Amino acid sequence: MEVVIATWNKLKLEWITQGLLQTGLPIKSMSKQIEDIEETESTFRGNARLKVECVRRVDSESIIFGEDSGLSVEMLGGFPGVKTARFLEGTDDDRAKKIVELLHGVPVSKRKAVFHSSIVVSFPDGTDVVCEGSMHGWISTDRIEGEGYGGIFLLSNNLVLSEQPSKEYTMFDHHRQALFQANLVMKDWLDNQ
Ligand SMILES: O=c1[nH]c(=O)c2ncn([C@@H]3O[C@H](COP(=O)(O)OP(=O)(O)OP(=O)(O)O)[C@@H](O)[C@H]3O)c2[nH]1
Repeated sequence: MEVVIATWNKLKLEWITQGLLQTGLPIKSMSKQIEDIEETESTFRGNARLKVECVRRVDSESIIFGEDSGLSVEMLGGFPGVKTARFLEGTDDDRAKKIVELLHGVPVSKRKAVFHSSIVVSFPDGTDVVCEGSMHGWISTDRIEGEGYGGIFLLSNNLVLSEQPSKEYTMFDHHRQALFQANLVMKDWLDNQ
């Protein structure tokens, strides 16, 4: 049994691979025939499912992982949400800068935001499970240049993600929670084979 990760994002492939090492299963990225998958759904889990379905069409044997994540800002009605990676042309740094501009003049107490991660794990018997995690914080008034969303997302120790003492902290909670559940779900499924 192999695990295929439905992403072209190298960083995502890396953290999911790391998080699944304990399964002992071989982990690969998706086949070269699959082009970039358009994220047309309005929810993280919907988009994660789209990624999985795209790979399932060409692979009926593997366990397939699809993940979608993003940042939702309360004051902006949940924006950018599923559009976090692409609501404006450019880099995550450009988009993070835009978010700070949109919140100009709003006090920190009203700048609540949440990172969300949804993983869909699809098994070759046709079943699938959604695993999710979230990390709450605030959008800072200043920005650390070059750090993307990590340079504007303030945690309760008053440091943004990119300033956290442990580097591991930067891509952590929401992803880690979702992966933790995914590991449990996979273990259950494999134990029942
Ligand atoms: O600095 C950050 N720290 C984090 O902890 C974090 N969690 C999510 N994100 C951002 O959310 C979007 C995901 O987009 P996304 O899931 O659509 O991925 P993607 O389009 O790159 O890959 P794919 O899986 O679709 O191929 C991207 O802009 C990520 O940078 C984070 N940024």
